[in-house]
Amino acid sequence: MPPRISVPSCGPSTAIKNILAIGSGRPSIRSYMTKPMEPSFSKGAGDVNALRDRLDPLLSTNGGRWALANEGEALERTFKFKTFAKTWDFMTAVSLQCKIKNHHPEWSNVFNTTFIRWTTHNPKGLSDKDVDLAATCDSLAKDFGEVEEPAGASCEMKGLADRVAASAGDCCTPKSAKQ
Ligand SMILES: C[C@H](O)[C@H](O)[C@H]1CNC2=NC(N)=NC(=O)C2=N1
Repeated sequence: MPPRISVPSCGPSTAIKNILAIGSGRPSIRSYMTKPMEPSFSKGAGDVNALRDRLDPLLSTNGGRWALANEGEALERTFKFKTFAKTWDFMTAVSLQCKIKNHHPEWSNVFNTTFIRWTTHNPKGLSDKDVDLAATCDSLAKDFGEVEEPAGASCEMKGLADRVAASAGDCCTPKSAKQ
């Protein structure tokens, strides 16, 4: 199986940067043939093999719509709908699932596009809740009439979620551990 070129959705791709490195004496051919990112499951994620079986169909490398991010500790994807109202209804439906599962996304919304990142903050990594809620998002997106597949998450949408995640309060360290 030829190694896959990883092309991040934001900024110059690794492949371009390394091709530009040719002639600089740096090992470029081998370095741009990078192996795909592997999931990094959080401690206590249970049966990792079973979780991996539930995760794989969701990944864009297997025909799904989600991409691994943050060194495999997160799943992220963009959703687009016909109107702001449908987008908001979708986010409302997702938020109800968050309440039920007690698990919160890192997400951003501009008009009819919503970027969602699922990652577990404590313990850090990808958990069963992230995988299950990603699958739930796919199902809800169908219910609310998701439109064409946007070409990867835009830098702006990811950046918005990153800035909010960085400035948000600590949602996830149990109170007892904070004392
Ligand atoms: C105490 C409460 O169960 C925890 O804070 C939950 C809440 N929601 C959460 N959401 C996410 N994404 N990660 C967490 O670690 C997490 N922890």
